[in-house]
Amino acid sequence: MQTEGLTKFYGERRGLEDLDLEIRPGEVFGYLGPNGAGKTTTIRLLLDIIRPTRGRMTVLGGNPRDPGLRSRIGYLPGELALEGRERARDYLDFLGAVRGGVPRGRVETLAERLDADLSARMGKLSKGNKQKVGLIQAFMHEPEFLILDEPTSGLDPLVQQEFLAMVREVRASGRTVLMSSHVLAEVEDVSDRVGIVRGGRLVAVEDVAALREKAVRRVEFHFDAPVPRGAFENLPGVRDLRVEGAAVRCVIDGRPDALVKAAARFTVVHMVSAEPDLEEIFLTYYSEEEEEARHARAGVEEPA
Ligand SMILES: Nc1ncnc2c1ncn2[C@@H]1O[C@H](COP(=O)(O)OP(=O)(O)OP(=O)(O)O)[C@@H](O)[C@H]1O
Repeated sequence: MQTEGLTKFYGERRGLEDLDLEIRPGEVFGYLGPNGAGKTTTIRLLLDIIRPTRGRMTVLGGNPRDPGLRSRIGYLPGELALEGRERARDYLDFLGAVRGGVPRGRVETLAERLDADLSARMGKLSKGNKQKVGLIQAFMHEPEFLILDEPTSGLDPLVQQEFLAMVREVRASGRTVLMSSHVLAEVEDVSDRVGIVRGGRLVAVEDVAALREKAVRRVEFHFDAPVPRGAFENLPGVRDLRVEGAAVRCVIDGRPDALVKAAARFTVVHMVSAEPDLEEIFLTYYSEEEEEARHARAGVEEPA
């Protein structure tokens, strides 16, 4: 999937502007941004539910307007409208038939994995069960490209884990996933890359591995005897250093290599490393963007 200058205005209102994005075959791409960032707009454009103001895109190598593409894509909308007296199982059977036949066993297996109740009438499904039915219909025809708008919303933690396992299986079979979220933690474990969108603009695209490397970690070393502060000063990537007797505490930006090598010269009895706080980095992107916007506005207001 590729977009170039993809732009959507709703009248005067910016939905998405100048999106240049490539999602590579076989990757899981996490599409992140706060409410109103433009995630749903992007997804609807890719599915030809809405049409761009300008810009170009290809999906699975083709034009989103090609009706033949639809059956090769699995789509979970952000707001699922599942109504009526029909039972969930009958609805899924119907959709399966429309998509050229889906073995019933596959629907049942997915329902079991997600612990979904398919016997309930659609209009009576709980929010969580609606989301599960939405996921089943997105996965059941084993599409080449899964586009999932906020897939984890309304799922309890165990079901979320199962869903993430399903996403990993899709990747293992060489298929592609785009999933949106406003919480990094929900997508970071399965995503190869994440794109961060805000105010209708793509702010950053990052490898999750690179993001982790950039992440801030708090580290503590405890030694069998007091250590000299000098041994830990001015190490690359180390800040907020505190040396108190036999304990060294600091924050690492990026690789812990230099610190580990410095510590290795003494006898380490205990070590603590807190999980990297990716959410902190994620928020940095947001605030940088705000900062830039403020500067841009200030620039405009400056007298000539
Ligand atoms: N049909 C519409 N008419 C007018 N404005 C719209 C419409 N749909 C979206 N917008 C506006 O476009 C911007 C992007 O919205 P979009 O729904 O794509 O964001 P989102 O990132 O998906 O957010 P959310 O997490 O809330 O769904 C917002 O300012 C929104 O108000």
